[in-house]
Amino acid sequence: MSKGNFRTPKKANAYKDPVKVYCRIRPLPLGSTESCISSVNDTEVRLSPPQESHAARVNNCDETSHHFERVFKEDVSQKELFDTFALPLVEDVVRGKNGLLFAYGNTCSGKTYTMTGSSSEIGVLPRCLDVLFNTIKPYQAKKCIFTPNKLNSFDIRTEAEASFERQYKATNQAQGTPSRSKRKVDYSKRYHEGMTVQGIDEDNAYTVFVSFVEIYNNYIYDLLDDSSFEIARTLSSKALREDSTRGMYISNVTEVEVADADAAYAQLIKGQQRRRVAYTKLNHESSRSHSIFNIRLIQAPLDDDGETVLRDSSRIATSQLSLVDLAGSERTARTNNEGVRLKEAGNINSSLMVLRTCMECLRDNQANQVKKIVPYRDSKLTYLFKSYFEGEGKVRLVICLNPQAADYDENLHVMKFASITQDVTVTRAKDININQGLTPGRRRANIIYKEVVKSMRFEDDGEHSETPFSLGRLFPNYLMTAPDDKDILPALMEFLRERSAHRAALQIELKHRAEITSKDREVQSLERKLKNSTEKMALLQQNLNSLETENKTLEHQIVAERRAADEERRERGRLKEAVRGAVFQEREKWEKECDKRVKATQFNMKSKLWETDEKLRLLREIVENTPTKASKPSEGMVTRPRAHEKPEGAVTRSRAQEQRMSSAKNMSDVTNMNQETPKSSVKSVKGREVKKYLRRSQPSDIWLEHKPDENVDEGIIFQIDTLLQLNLRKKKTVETPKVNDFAKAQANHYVLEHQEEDSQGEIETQLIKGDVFETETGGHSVHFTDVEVLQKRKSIEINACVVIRRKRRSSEGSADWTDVETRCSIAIEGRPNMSPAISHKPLKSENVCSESMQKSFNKIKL
Ligand SMILES: Nc1ncnc2c1ncn2[C@@H]1O[C@H](COP(=O)(O)OP(=O)(O)OP(=O)(O)O)[C@@H](O)[C@H]1O
Repeated sequence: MSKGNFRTPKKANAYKDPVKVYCRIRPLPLGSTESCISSVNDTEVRLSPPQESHAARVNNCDETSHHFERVFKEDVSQKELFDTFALPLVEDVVRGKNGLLFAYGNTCSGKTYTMTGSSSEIGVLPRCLDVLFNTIKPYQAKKCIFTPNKLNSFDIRTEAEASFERQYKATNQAQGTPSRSKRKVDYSKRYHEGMTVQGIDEDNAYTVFVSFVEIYNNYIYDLLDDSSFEIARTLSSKALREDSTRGMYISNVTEVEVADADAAYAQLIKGQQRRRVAYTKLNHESSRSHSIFNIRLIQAPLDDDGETVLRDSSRIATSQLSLVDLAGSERTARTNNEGVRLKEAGNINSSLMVLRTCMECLRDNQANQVKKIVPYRDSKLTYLFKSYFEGEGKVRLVICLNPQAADYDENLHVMKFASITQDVTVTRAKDININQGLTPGRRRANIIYKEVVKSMRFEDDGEHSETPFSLGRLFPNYLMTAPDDKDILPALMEFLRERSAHRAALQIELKHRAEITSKDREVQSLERKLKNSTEKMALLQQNLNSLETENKTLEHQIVAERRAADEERRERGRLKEAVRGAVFQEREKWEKECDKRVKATQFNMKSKLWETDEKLRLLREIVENTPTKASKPSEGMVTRPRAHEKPEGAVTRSRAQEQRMSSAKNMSDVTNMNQETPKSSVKSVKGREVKKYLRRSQPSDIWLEHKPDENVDEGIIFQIDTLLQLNLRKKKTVETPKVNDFAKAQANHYVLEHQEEDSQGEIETQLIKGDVFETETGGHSVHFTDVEVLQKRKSIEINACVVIRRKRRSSEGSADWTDVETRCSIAIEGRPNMSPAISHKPLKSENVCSESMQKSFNKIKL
């Protein structure tokens, strides 16, 4: 973004200058004799109302005095005018500040004459251009370096881009149809202002762009747009926009880069020719529009070498001088305009009225410190001026007065407008500094350097030659009078020979220089390569150093990680060893425990077997009625385990068993046995076995039948009676023998009914019989004498279940209830059926014991 556009002032520390208003009185037009204006001094004019004026007739006005910054009389020259109020504006533009100069007055009051003038008496505008170009000429940038970016600012092209653009424009210009405006006009014959202004920054490069527009019927038209005027021939109005610095600008307006004052002047003339001018009663070349000629000076600092423009768009400074020729206010009563002219006049007057209103509003705001809205937008003219009145810069107004008496009333209005405007203030622009940080005097240093280099080249060429490669001294001025002139011909031949030799020497020299140049180039290229290689080496070395550092760091990391890994491995080993030790200890412990338990189990089993054997021996004694000696163990019989063989944990059980055994042998309280006739539903069971039994049974025998409860569990039919069919003559049946049952029944025999189901589901019924004896202490003891095994029956076939009702004495605890002895002592018989709800699964060891016992019983029977 370029600097120097319409910057918004900081109100706190901003200085303000009033709008300076100048007054120019034109000479009386031809045919007019009476003047209503007289200049009192350089700053005051007096207006005298003529008799016929409206003011005199209606308001009865007197003379009025009006003060200005400067009053220019009829005989003032264009130059004096320019020097007084326009030159300072040019100086400001060169220093990067904005300026506005506008001419205001009635029609035919000399506004256009003041601003533009004629070719002999050029106006303010061409003089501004002349002075500007005179000032910047030595510092002008090459064409096309700066380019508008359509956003009211500029960009910088490179030399190559600029060169390409120049060629492109030159080609287009050559191929295009020469337009009326492009026809060669010799502006060199016009008067040229030779002045320059001071204060230019020599270290900047400068370029001037000009644009020219008119505001006609409140529309903006581009007067330099060739495509509108000469190609399409349809004019399109332009829009007003606000840029980033809140400056107003005309969007897409044609901005022409001009190389010199004549080129700029040519654009002015071109625009003037396109401007709407018409004949009116008061002015045969009356401007029907407001015209605005913009001169934009672009400046940017040179680079460090002072040779080319620094490519930094932020350092571009743009300053603008707007020269405005307003259309003249006019009264229709005087002009007698009709139609288009009347409409034009209406628009002109209304826009001027808006301008006056804006000035009044601004003045009131500034005087009374209020913020009334200034109606800039009511007219394109005032909207465009907004940048100047709200921004920074200088505003100058030239009041043009036609002194003829007929213009008195209009002049009075103009005076009022001038009076209002000169009370308005505008913020003073600050100096720009776009060379900050750059060496001052770069351009001058570069010029001196170039001159020195040039002079050194000439010194190298030696004394013989005037120019680097001349053929020697100049051709002698021989004048031959005859073809065989003996004086001139030899001298000429000598000269030519000398010249030829010199040329040969020069050729050798040239060749030598070429060689030197090529060698120099080679050396330079080698030096460049060397420099590049050195830089690359330095870079590589740098990289190497950084890589080495990185490598060292990584090595350190690896060592640290290895250490950590070793430590972890050691720790894991330690843990492993600890776990292994713990496992080993645990295993040993469990092995010992298992051994102990196995031994205990074995001991228990041996004890059981011994008990069984012992019991069998007793039974055999009973059966055979021959007392046998306790114990020579036969084959397959178990010897009694010794106390020292007793393992830990087997003590309790073994003792309990022995106690039970003892209680079984010495049972003193056994009750009587009853016998009931069983209701047999299974005839095959009772048959032969019961008869055999009955044959052995004597009539005097009284039996105490010990059998478990019927219907121990619901749904189970207890049918032990039907199975046995004992048919005993006298019997008493008890479920659980009590102490006095034997005495009551006077039983001398005891029978225990027992049923057991084997793994094939067959039910085996056993009758364990014994004799009852009275003991000396008055009790009863039972000596078991026989175990009778009845035929096995399938439990399903007989459709009967034998339910075991376990009635243990509390003292028995968890004693092994499955052994026969125990059941005898606690009066249990039967064996559970298949029903899982009530089945009892004895320990494996118990099963083993039971089987072996069964074998023994079978043997006994046989
Ligand atoms: N100071 C002057 N000296 C000599 N001739 C002048 C002067 N001022 C104006 N004229 C002449 O008066 C005529 C009208 O002047 P000009 O066109 O400049 O008036 P204007 O104010 O621009 O009018 P409009 O507003 O209608 O365009 C021109 O022919 C011009 O040459």
